[in-house]
Amino acid sequence: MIEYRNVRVALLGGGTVGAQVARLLLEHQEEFASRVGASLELTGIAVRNLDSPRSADLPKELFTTDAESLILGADIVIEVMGGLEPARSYILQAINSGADVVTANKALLATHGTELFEAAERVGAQLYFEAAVAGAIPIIRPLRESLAGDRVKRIMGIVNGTTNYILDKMDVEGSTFDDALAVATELGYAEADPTADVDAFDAAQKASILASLAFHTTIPLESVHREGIREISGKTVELAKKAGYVVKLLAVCERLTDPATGEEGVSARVYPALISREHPLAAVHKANNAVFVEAEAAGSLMFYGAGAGGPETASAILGDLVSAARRHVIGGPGLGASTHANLPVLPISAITTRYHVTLSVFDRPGVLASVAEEFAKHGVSVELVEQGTFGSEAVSGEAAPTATLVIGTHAALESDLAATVSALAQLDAVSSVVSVLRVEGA
Ligand SMILES: NC(=O)C1=CN([C@@H]2O[C@H](COP(=O)(O)OP(=O)(O)OC[C@H]3O[C@@H](n4cnc5c(N)ncnc54)[C@H](O)[C@@H]3O)[C@@H](O)[C@H]2O)C=CC1
Ligand SMILES: N[C@@H](CC=O)C(=O)O
Ligand code: NA
Repeated sequence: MIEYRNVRVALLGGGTVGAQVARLLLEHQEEFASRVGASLELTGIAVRNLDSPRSADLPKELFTTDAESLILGADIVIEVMGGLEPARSYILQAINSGADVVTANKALLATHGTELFEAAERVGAQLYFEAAVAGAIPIIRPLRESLAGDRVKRIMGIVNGTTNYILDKMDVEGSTFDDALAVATELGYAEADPTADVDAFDAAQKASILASLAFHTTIPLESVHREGIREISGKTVELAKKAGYVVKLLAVCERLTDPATGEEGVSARVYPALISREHPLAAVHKANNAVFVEAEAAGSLMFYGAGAGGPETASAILGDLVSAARRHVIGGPGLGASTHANLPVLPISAITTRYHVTLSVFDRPGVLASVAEEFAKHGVSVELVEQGTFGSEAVSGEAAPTATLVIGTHAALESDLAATVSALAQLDAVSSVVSVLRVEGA
């Protein structure tokens, strides 16, 4: 048998992802050793509670609550604890003690990424984070390396497994939002606090990471426009289905021309949007993710697979671990990234897309004309008008008949659409603005 020298690996976190990283690392020790040219020795697993149940049968003696001592002796530190602190301090400690770091922590990277990357650069350490965006799907490495010679124009993706699971269950099975969220949590897809998923904080963190890498700039988390899926009712999903669409939480990152200045900028945003049922993203079911990348020379590329889950996310972590360990054995600069472009991040009002505006209107003559006039007045071109279900609403104590009107627009500037919607809400003929959804994908 070949004798390899050891690379010492400390694991911070033994939960959904950490337990699977440890299991796979121990199960495939020989294979890892031959791939790396050195044995990967798991020196310990730092956890908060030694007695918590685990999803894998792991040697008890590996567990510790003393993360700091574990980090001190490590060549590579894997951080799968989650949260900002103490994860940030532990990663800084690891970097400053000369270790390379592998992390799945998108919340931390989107919030303190600049500080961590600068610290790593100062000491020549590497920070790997393939698991932080779209779980098992290789997307960070393609952006950092494979597409480093191209110019990315646009990224559109489903990057949160929990919300895709919820919306898919509502669409396919007619499940309620709450039931679907409970199952997603049970399956280990959701964050410790599922608000992070439902209110799209998680997707916004991923959009910030993707856009920064794709456009070689820094996109602060605060400048990512964010709308979650709480407002998406069973009725909205059903209406979308009847009209040939599916509702998906999308992350869209693109290069744009600022309509105000004519200068180049970028936009990063996350919102529930309508996608045609013919579009490949409509076929992304359960907790799967998919990321479309449009690049100047490469054209359109699609990355698809499991976006969450213990073993799936562990796969991305272990890929990074092999890269880090090889660098440790052979040396070399590791993965590169550049953030020199310094592009302005444009507000949501600067984007151009299509829209579906659903109105509840009083069923009387002239309604259509007055609604159409507001769109025309604000320079928004209407593509289709559909009259939906009928109902009634109390007006001055009397029941007045109402109808649902769905207006689909051609591509329009968001600021024009917003002005149109404000004006529509003031019309006597309009009982209420039921929903405004963006339509993405050709
Ligand atoms: N679950 C998933 O499908 C995915 C998770 N991630 C990310 O991976 C990371 C871990 O996620 P999960 O495994 O789902 O979380 P989890 O909550 O199941 O596990 C967290 C682990 O870290 C330990 N821990 C937390 N704080 C600690 C502290 N102060 N000291 C010592 N140990 C501590 C806990 O004891 C537990 O073992 C998070 O950053 C998450 O965003 C990324 C992609 C997918
Ligand atoms: N909670 C996240 C886990 C992976 O990043 C998700 O649902 O996608
Ligand atoms: Na990934």
